[in-house]
Amino acid sequence: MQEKEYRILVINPGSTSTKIGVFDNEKDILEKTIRHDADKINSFENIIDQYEFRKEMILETLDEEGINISKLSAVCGRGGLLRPIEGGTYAVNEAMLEDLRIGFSGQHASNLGGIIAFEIASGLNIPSFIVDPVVVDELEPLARISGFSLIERKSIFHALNQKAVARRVAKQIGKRYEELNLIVTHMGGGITVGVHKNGKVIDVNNGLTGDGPFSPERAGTVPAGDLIDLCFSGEYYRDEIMKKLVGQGGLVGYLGTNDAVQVEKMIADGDQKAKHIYDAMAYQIAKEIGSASAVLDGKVDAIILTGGLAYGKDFVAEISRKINWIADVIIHPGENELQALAEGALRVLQGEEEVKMYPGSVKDKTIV
Ligand SMILES: Nc1ncnc2c1ncn2[C@@H]1O[C@H](COP(=O)(O)OP(=O)(O)O)[C@@H](O)[C@H]1O
Ligand SMILES: CCCC(=O)OP(=O)(O)O
Repeated sequence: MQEKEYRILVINPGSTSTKIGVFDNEKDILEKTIRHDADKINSFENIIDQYEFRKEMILETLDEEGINISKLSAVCGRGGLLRPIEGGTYAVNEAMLEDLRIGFSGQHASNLGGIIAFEIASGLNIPSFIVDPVVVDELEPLARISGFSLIERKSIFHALNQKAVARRVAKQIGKRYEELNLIVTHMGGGITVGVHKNGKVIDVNNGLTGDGPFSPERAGTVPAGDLIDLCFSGEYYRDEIMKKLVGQGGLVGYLGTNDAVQVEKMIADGDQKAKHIYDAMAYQIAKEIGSASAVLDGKVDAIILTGGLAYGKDFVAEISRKINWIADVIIHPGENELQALAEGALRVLQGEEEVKMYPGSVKDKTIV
């Protein structure tokens, strides 16, 4: 019997771009990256205010590409800053929408993934899902200790791509993901370095407002005492400081752009400051990978470098030079997020996996 074909629209809002794809079962018939200028993105007060802008761009792009949305079977979005949950495919429900709208665990473009998926799907009377959201939490107890008893470390990272790329690499080297110790470094608008031990991400930097290397648009770890002094200097409102850390931090703060391609052009044109800052970003990433290798007692099967920045040959070479004594370095430029979203939705549509229901209710703040 012929397998039923599902046409799935997938939506991946990132901090510097919105990526969309249309899949007939596993086969991609469209993949498109819409890049957003840092000034445009920073002109919105809150993430939720970008809803119309991003949704319209998606619908316009689908129209231009000749995709008739009435033929879709499901819509799947990248999951955002919900409550910490296990990995898997979740149906978008009311509790999830409320948490995405308020940004239960913080503000990030991925909060729009589930919301836009739901809006498009409900107009067509088809289901909407999210897969492996950025709050997937598999941290070991030791990794949760921050050193400051009032604050616990959190797992906020590129869970979808880290897991998808780790699985792909495991296949390439002929092993199961669950058998390997991997360090997966996603380098996009945010940068996260995940310690994957036997199929679980047991430690990772919180790539949003937490810690780790600075990135195209985020500050990463900053000296805590100096930050507190700045917060109480009377010069800034809370939201201004937050924006300086996320959105206007990292490359944007130093060089005025979140676009690494532009930074590479500045360097090629002899801009010494751009070179210094770009080198510092590579240095901080290498340092984070070094500390991740200590979490695995040095027993690392491979280090994977992925995300948009992994297209930068000199950048990747500089990181690799510093860390290739630990283990083989595998470069996987870009990401597998669109494919991973489509496959997650498909597993549920084809009945291979049970859809998960998002727990929780915003009103009483309890998990049900
Ligand atoms: N060919 C390339 N060389 C170097 N950097 C690149 C290249 N293509 C994209 N990038 C950079 O990768 C970053 C975006 O990565 P991406 O994974 O797409 O981010 P996000 O999904 O967070 O928006 C940007 O700084 C972009 O300029
Ligand atoms: C919130 C962690 C995921 C992240 O940083 O994604 P982007 O790089 O797409 O902003």
